[in-house]
Amino acid sequence: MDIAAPRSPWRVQPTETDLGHPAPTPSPGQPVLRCENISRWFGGVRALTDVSLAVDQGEIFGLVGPNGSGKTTLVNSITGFYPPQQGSIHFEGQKINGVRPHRIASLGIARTFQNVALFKGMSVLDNILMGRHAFMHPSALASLFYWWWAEKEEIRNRDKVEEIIDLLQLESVRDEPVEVIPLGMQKRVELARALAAEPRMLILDEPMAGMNQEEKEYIVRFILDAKEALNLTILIIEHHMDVITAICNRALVLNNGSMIAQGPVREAVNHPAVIAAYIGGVSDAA
Ligand SMILES: Nc1ncnc2c1ncn2[C@@H]1O[C@H](COP(=O)(O)OP(=O)(O)OP(=O)(O)O)[C@@H](O)[C@H]1O
Repeated sequence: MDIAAPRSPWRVQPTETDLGHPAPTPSPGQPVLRCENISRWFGGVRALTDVSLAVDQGEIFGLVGPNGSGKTTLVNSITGFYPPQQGSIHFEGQKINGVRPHRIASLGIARTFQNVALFKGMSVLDNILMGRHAFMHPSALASLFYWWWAEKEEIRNRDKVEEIIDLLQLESVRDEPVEVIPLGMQKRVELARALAAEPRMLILDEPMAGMNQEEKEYIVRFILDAKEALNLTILIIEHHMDVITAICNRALVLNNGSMIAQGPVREAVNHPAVIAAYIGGVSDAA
């Protein structure tokens, strides 16, 4: 056994069988995520039709559209929850269609959910530690023989979580049960849990839903700080158009599961087809 570089039984390694060898990390400006002609339907409901996008390394890419236009379905396709029936998805050059969600997470894609999905009854700290689950898979036998390694891993997990708590300024609520803290903070804990997985790509599904103006400004600041500090590429679904135009480089607009505009963010959201789609629909421009 190589003592200098022991094989950790807890770290999930991408296998070569279905995913090929780990691809080199793309340089800035190169696509990290590429979706080509994605279609997904649920019975007779066509949620996505021929949707394509490419998210470049280091950019913030906005995904917008009226309610029911297919945004969450697209994110669920990328993250493996609802694999597309047609089309292909590549992350860092590797095809990830049909790969299960936990494997996709271990490849470097983390997400937050539209509705707060935290573990009630657990503290803020423990909820964030859950984000480290991909790094903690001890079997009983492995624990017995690798206890010293487990201890090292435990320290590393805790250190990483402390770093994230510091970055997102959650120190004051770290020991609180997560359900007693305000919604804005709960959303921040969700972001922290996603960051604890050390992703290279972060997918945020309406991170500002239900927030007041002050909370919105806070979370935007934290997202931008995290992106800088952790060198992230971000795909964000958001109904607040002021946020989308302020922080995104480019955007894709969906309507009824189809693409109606894509490009530099201001061009995309001001496209006549987008304005037409929003009339009488989403009015949350604040
Ligand atoms: N699990 C499912 N079963 C059946 N239909 C679904 C399912 N998930 C999504 N849909 C349908 O697919 C379409 C797209 O829904 P989706 O949630 O992706 O839209 P959205 O743009 O994220 O909407 P919102 O902004 O309201 O979250 C809708 O017609 C929705 O009812």
